[in-house]
Amino acid sequence: MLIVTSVGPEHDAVVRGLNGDKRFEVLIGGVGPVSAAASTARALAGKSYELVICAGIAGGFAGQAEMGSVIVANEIIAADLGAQTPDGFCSIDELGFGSARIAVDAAKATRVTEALRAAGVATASGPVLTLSTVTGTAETAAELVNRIPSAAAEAMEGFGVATAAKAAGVPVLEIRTVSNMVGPRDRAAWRIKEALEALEAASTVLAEVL
Ligand SMILES: O=C(O)c1cccc(C(=O)CC[C@H]2O[C@@H](n3cnc4c(=O)[nH]cnc43)[C@H](O)[C@@H]2O)c1
Repeated sequence: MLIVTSVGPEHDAVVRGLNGDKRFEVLIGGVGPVSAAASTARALAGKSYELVICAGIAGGFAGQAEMGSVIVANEIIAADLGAQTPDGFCSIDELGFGSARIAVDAAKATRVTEALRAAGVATASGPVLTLSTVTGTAETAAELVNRIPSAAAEAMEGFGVATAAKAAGVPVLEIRTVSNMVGPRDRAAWRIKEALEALEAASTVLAEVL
């Protein structure tokens, strides 16, 4: 199994949580969907994997995700892939150029969610949005919620990792831990250390359940 993180601290947290389980390889794929897609595609071209997991920290949507909790994606959505129009955002699905949504391996996502909850870890399931730009205003957060009311979290890599996995015919999961709430930018309020600790704990459960 291949786990794709974006930066070193996420990689290190996942590796600590896996406790040396050799069934997993953990990659630093870079920040943003393009780097993540390229890194994942390169890894998948060199070796076959049974599952790809995008893992890292994320912003949580109020009412759907709590700080420090784990989000298991039930769908991966490229939320800024489309066109702005005078009538609002138009996704590539509506434009007729493909789809901004990629399905996860639903059975494995359910198994991981249930195992995390059984281990006492606060866990929610919902769509995880991929954006190239971190949301930093209440207006943008509200616009995203208006378009995708069940959105649980946003991050920057899931759709890139999932696109590469889909092209290689490999199932995908996205697992995130919440370091900040989506909304007005307040970097001082980000709880990265706590989110990385939650990522480590979630990775231990992953190794137990997969
Ligand atoms: O301080 C910033 O604004 C900032 C901009 C880009 C990247 C970061 C990171 O900390 C990189 C790690 C990783 O974090 C994910 N992440 C965490 N919270 C959010 C969010 O609210 N919206 C989108 N992405 C988020 C993302 O996947 C980065 O790769 C900090």
